[in-house]
Amino acid sequence: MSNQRERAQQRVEEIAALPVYRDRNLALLTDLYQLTMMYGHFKAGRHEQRVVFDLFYRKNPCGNGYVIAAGLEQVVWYLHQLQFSVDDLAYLRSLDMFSEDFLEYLRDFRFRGDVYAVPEGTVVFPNEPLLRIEGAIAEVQLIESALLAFINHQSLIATKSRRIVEAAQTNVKHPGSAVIEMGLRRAQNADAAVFGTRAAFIGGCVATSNVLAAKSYDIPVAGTQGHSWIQSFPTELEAFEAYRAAFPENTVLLVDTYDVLRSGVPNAIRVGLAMKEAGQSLKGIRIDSGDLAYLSKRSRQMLNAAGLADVQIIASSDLDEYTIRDLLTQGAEIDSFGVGTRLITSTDCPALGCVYKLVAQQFGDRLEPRIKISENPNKVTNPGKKKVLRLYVDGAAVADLIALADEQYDPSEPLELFHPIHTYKRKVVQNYEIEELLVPVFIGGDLVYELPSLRSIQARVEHQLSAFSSEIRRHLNPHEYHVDLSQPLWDLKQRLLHQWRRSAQS
Ligand SMILES: Nc1ncnc2c1ncn2[C@@H]1O[C@H](COP(=O)(O)OP(=O)(O)OP(=O)(O)O)[C@@H](O)[C@H]1O
Ligand SMILES: O=P(O)(O)OC[C@H]1O[C@H](OP(=O)(O)OP(=O)(O)O)[C@H](O)[C@@H]1O
Ligand SMILES: O=C(O)c1cccnc1
Repeated sequence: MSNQRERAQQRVEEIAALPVYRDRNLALLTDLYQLTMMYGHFKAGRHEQRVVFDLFYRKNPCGNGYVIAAGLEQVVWYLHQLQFSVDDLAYLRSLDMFSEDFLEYLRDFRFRGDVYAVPEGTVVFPNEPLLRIEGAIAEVQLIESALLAFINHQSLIATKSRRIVEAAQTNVKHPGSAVIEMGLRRAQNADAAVFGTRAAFIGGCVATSNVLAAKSYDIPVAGTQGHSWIQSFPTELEAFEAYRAAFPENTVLLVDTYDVLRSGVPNAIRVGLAMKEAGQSLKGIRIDSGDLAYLSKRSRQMLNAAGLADVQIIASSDLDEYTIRDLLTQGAEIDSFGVGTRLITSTDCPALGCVYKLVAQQFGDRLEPRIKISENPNKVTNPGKKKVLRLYVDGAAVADLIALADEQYDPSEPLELFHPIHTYKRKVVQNYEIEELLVPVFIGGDLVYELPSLRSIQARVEHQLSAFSSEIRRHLNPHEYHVDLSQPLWDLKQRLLHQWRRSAQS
């Protein structure tokens, strides 16, 4: 085994030991029709036929101009461990749908295909393959549903998180304004909370209240206190003092249980001054309801007037990128934001629509392109085994090119790009650099990709985004980034469309 494969293997074993993965078997996390299709292929003796599938989405979510790819770690873990247990096979037998020879085949089932994928944290666009999977049709078909679930969920939350974090970054009064993820209680259950927190960190959140996610992924953990803490003491002041006594180094006080300006902030000031006298410092207050702009401004004035200008103000209360921007345009005095529900569930855009399509199939020793035709021209697939090239000029991303896998480009030669629908729209790029977005992850079922740390994925997002113009990055009506088809791919697509038209007419 090469060093790289060894390191990749060691790393996936580390990941597999995390509480979110340990002792889990997800072989049956599939739609029944994947199993019935597998069975049909098996019975027809064609289950080993080699095919290529692409996983891609067609429309950016949340009105954004791009998606941040996430979820590959979960894909790698899943393919690495994929195996039917004795129990799984007994269940499938009990359905009375499958023959014993097929169940026997499932008993020895392992993923033996090739996977190429964009690394997590990559900025991606509609129609670009985020994963390309090649292997025996039965294997590649079984894994569709789980792969889509992992990539759709985490890419969506990473993208939503990025929007929220960028809204917070427009804070001119408090540059460096951070977002803390607090969504566990509102997530669509435990996996969505942990993997959602992971994705939120990829998008740029700085910390989380979710302890399991923090431990699993080495994310800074943070928190204040709930209203129940305050309510459980005879008075708000006693609650604040008790919290300070327990956490003198990290005292953040929740000030909205009774009345922010008449009770919460005055009591926090009492505690803050006492701490100052004792050589300690009150770290912050949290406002969780009411008019956050008005209350934060008034609180800031009161704290400053008391000589507590260093005490930070944290706001929470059903926040998202829109409310955060609006609060900041109202001059809110907020240092950081706690965001739960609308981040972890991506409330206003709750699903990303990645699909998984057959693009090539082996006949004899020839890999033949396959196309899916649709009434809707946007839904006609790009056929063939492909790669995605990002073209940079002077460090700026100028276009992506979806090309056939065996095409070669010489960046010292000018390259003419054209719009895949409005083909008269053309531009020539010169002196460009190429980044090939799809990297090998599994080859013949062997893991060859060393999973990166979450922090390096978060850093990749920053680095990737810095290559895109503000027009593409903006949140409202962003420019459409150029994603073009290479001439050979475009020609192939047209040829297949014409072939289909001729055969449909005859
Ligand atoms: N100044 C502001 N401008 C715009 N939106 C605001 C402002 N202040 C708060 N909001 C938002 O308005 C909504 C307020 O919701 P709502 O009135 O239901 O609850 P609340 O004030 O938090 O009270 P409670 O939590 O007790 O129900 C939240 O989404 C909050 O983020
Ligand atoms: O508003 P979100 O963006 O979803 O952020 C998380 C919310 O969860 C908590 O409220 P909750 O009323 O559940 O509990 P609490 O009594 O501890 O505030 C917290 O105070 C936030 O308001
Ligand atoms: O620590 C907090 O302030 C917190 C944690 C979870 C949900 N809401 C708030």
